[in-house]
Amino acid sequence: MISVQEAVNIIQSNLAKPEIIEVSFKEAVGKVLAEPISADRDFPPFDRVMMDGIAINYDRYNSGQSMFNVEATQLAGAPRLTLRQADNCLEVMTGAMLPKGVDTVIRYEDVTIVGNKAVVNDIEIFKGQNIHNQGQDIEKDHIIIKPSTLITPAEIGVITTVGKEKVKVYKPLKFAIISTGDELVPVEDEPKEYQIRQSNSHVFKSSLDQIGMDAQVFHIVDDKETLKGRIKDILEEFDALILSGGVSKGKSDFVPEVLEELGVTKHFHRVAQRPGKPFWFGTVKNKSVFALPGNPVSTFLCFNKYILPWLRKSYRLEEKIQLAQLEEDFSFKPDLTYFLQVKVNNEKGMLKATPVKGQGSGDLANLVLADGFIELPPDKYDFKAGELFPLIPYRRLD
Ligand SMILES: Nc1nc2c(c(=O)[nH]1)N[C@H]1C(S)=C(S)[C@@H](COP(=O)(O)OP(=O)(O)OC[C@H]3O[C@@H](n4cnc5c(N)ncnc54)[C@H](O)[C@@H]3O)O[C@H]1N2
Ligand code: MOO
Ligand SMILES: [Mg+2]
Repeated sequence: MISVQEAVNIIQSNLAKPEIIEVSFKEAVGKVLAEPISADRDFPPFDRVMMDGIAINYDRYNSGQSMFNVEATQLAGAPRLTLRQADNCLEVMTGAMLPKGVDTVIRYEDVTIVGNKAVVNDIEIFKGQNIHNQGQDIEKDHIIIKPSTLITPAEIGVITTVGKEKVKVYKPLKFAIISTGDELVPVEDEPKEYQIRQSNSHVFKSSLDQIGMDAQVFHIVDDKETLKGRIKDILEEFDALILSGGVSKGKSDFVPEVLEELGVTKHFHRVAQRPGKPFWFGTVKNKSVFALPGNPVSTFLCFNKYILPWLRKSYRLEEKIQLAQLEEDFSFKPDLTYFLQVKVNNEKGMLKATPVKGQGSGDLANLVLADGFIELPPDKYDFKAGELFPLIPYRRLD
């Protein structure tokens, strides 16, 4: 049996290598950028008027002039005008180019316009006010978004502004999600008394959908030959496999032997942890095969602790480790890493973790009461309120 850290290291030394593809910016949200995005021109591309009002020559104002004749109007989306006479002004609109010959914009609220004449109210005016200067935000050719950034709507703003109709992204991996077990029936069925509805696959599928992966769900009964035949075909077609169930010591737990017979190299079976001890991991032709223990909490923990970080690392995304402070004393005797379910409260930036005791790894209802797991190391029995531990959150913590 290996430690949690050894399991993490083994999994992360077998990263997936997603291909680079080009997609329309319309399909890019949720994908990971595979090229730098740089400014095709200055940001902003011209001296941009920031307020609707008038534009003047500040020196005139400074030398005592407060009334200006309006020469013309500079609209947004129109070519740049030039002030003909230095003691006149132009009306200017937000988003327009600052006309030539003017250097200061005064809001309509701060002037009184009667007919063709604008009089500046008795307020303080600063040279260059209300102008967003060309290149002030970012200069042409400067890299604005680095590769390996997760594309969110904020990145779409930049991608479209610089005219990238198509962007290079890492292709989503094709996951096969395989549940095993004769006791499992589809969600829409009424289970007999010895059956339950299948849930693990839907948990994986919805998690993977959320992060833009391509996932297909399969169910296979507890028959060794059937398992072998179906998994053989699935291995051909998919980039990564996540199985649940059938990895422990039961009479129908065929998954590890079937995988090995199909040529999947076993890297480990069993990790010194609770829940999720019977976790099995192997690879074949650079495809990772995660065979997770069937109990819903074990499966959920393994997915969040091992698979999501492996995926983020495969996509070269940064991994942030968060620590949470235990709110109550807690004891766990066995010599295993214990993943304790916790409710997390953010108190002025400090994450406080209160244990949510459930009925063990079959108690999936308890998952909805908690926000994550904290990782309690195996070398201690007693964990004290106030101590900090790594947090594996599965919800957004606001
Ligand atoms: N003699 C031993 N028995 C068990 C051990 C052990 O060390 N020695 N380990 C226990 C631990 S820990 C776990 S976890 C489970 C793991 O079992 P399997 O991976 O073999 O999973 P199954 O036997 O197929 O199912 C376990 C449990 O989970 C339910 N399940 C399975 N798949 C799903 C699914 N897709 N959706 C919802 N629920 C699912 C299944 O009905 C079982 O109740 O083994 C212990 N036994
Ligand atoms: O992994 Mo098992 O979940 O400890 O029941
Ligand atoms: Mg079993």
